[in-house]
Amino acid sequence: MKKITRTTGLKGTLTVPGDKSISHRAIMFGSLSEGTTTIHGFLKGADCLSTIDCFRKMGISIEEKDETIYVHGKGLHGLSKPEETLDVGNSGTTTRLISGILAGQDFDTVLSGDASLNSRPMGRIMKPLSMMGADVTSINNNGCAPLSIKGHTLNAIHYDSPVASAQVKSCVLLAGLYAEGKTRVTEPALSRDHTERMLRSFGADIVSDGNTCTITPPETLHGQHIEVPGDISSAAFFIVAGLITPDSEITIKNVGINDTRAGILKVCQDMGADITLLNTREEGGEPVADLLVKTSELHGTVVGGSIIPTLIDELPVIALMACFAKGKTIIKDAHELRVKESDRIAIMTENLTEMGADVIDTDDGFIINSRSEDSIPVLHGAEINCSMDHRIAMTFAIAGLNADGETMITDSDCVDVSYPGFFAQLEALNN
Ligand SMILES: O=C(O)C1=C[C@@H](OP(=O)(O)O)[C@@H](O)[C@H](O)C1
Ligand SMILES: C=C(OP(=O)(O)O)C(=O)O
Repeated sequence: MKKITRTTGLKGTLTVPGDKSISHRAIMFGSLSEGTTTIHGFLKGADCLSTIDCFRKMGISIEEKDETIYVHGKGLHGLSKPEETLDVGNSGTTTRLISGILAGQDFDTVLSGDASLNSRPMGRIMKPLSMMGADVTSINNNGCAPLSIKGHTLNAIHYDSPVASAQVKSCVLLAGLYAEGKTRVTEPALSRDHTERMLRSFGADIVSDGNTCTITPPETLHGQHIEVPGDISSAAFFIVAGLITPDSEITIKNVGINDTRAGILKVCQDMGADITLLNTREEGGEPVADLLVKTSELHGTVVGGSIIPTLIDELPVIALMACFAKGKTIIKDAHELRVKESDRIAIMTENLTEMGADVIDTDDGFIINSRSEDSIPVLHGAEINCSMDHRIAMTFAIAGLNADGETMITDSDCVDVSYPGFFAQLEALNN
């Protein structure tokens, strides 16, 4: 449980932890490579530790020395059958990406996670994997994990995905490493492209053309050094904190600003935010910058269409930001928010309403009005039930800094899923 009270003047410089999506992939692709992969800036959040645990259980040696992770890969066919169920914890990324890898092995596995994970939809990967000839079943026959995956020979497909999801795309591409022929995925809008970028750097032949991506199975992958940039999804909480908390100025260093992830920066710009990108550079095949964020007078906007996959995990904190913007904000086309660690549309609406915000939930988003003429909403503290969802807990920590009275966040430890050290960094800026 954390207690948060109103503040002003957040000041300082911070570095957010490594990108979660990139950290997962570095462990996975390193495990499937010849030679050792070294990872600097790896996110030691619970989700990425679940990925490490799964690969260790399949015989991969993964060690940490002086803040560097060493993955001693055994090649595309070097994994061994785990003796027990693979525990994917709270991590959808681990579950969906690893399923593509496991479908092409010559052994059988069972994957299971926590209550939240085991209620998230897995039909979206079971369908394309079975089209490839894989044998993946939902043990409780409800389209969710636990999943039983029986290793099988796979055939290539062209999968037209109904959903813009990097987890689905990556699952199919990873199964494509083991399929006969070229595997192709088309998605309705471009989702994050870390799999394509990183697999290419490990030596895979991947061609991207608009929203279609094609993999030709390689003979081998080769271990690499991966520099993990700071996670923009974690930076998002401090971006919004800096913008809505009066008299603030925050520098967030080393943030990944890959176009397929940086939609929040476009939305902030549309809302009139004062954010300056400093020291823009490329590190480890990913664009990176330092962000200088200053308190701003924001106005409402419309967020929808193809930008949604580029800011999907940031939508809870964007919804909070909209409560502090003059006029109306509409967030639409974000039905995916309903199948994350929690139903993020329902839980955001419930908790923001509890704090006095003017929010209406729609099937695929929110309609948010600022409460007062001068756009300073009169939010008041409340007890926030975040349903063990890390992004909801962090969003309401930022809300609490801008609300009267006390905001109590129960189950606040769940922030460790993606951002261990979040509350300590927030406190440091608040002194
Ligand atoms: O591929 C990834 O690393 C992720 C993809 C997104 O999920 P979807 O693919 O379900 O949109 C995102 O929400 C998740 O936090 C990480
Ligand atoms: C949705 C998320 O992660 P995952 O799908 O990997 O559980 C998230 O981190 O917000």
